[in-house]
Amino acid sequence: MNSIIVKNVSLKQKMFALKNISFEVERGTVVGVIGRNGAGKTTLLKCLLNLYRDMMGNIFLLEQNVLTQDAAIKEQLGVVFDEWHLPLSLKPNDLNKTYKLLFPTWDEAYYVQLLDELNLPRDKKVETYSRGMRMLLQLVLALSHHPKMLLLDEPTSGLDPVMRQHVLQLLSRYMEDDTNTIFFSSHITNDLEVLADTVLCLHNGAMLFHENKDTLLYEYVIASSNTPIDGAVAERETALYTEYLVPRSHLADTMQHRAVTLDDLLAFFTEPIV
Ligand SMILES: Nc1ncnc2c1ncn2[C@@H]1O[C@H](COP(=O)(O)OP(=O)(O)OP(=O)(O)O)[C@@H](O)[C@H]1O
Repeated sequence: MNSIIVKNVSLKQKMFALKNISFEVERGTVVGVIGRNGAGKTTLLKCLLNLYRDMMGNIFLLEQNVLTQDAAIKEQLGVVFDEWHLPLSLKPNDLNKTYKLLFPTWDEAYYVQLLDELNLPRDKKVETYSRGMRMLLQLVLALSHHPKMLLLDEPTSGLDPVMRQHVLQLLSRYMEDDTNTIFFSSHITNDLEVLADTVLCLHNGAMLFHENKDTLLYEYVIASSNTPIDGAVAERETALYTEYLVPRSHLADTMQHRAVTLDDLLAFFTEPIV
């Protein structure tokens, strides 16, 4: 069953456009969204949240149309933006009272447990929190009403490596319920390599691919050579030699090669071919 269906979504803004995006995400999976700065990751996430009046196309979340069932969907979503959007004068204790009114499924005990687990003080104003702590607080708020889907815009940015591990563990724990879904954009592709089942790549507002992560990382290798390689799908210059993105099926026994990473794929597919 699909928990996200995006059909022919386009959006025209003054300086930017999302171009005819279509993809589907199976319930119980994590989709990692990659793309260079300005590729449209946040814009696509805002489309899922039905934040643009002039969006063309159709989006279904949890089998409901975002255009007509906005409120019902939002009760089942947990969202983390890349910046803190609420008043900085609030304390987690104040947010508890507000969220209790907003979400019938708000779980105060779980909220307090997560705050304590992540060492987030409950009675301090958010303005005293660091950027990383604000990100963690957003995630705790997103998780504490037990949503069926998380939409996360760079949730690990600004976190130290230990905190990032905590967040990845929290997200893994959330995915133990195989009816949950995560849509997760990140520049820290290592996090996506750990967590994502599928990878969606955006470039200049268009979708380049949405593929199973393991297939992607298996399907290609990086070979280095001073002479062109038959079957290579892309190439880039390094200081010493040329690197080629080669389908594993075209790999010769004698070819020097290494495993591909999501960073490699992003660079190969979004840099102009030399
Ligand atoms: N508030 C805004 N007003 C005008 N243009 C905007 C605004 N926010 C984003 N844009 C433009 O929309 C385009 C897509 O931005 P978006 O934030 O979706 O990209 P992104 O992939 O999330 O980027 P990043 O990785 O840098 O966060 C960019 O070219 C940006 O210039």
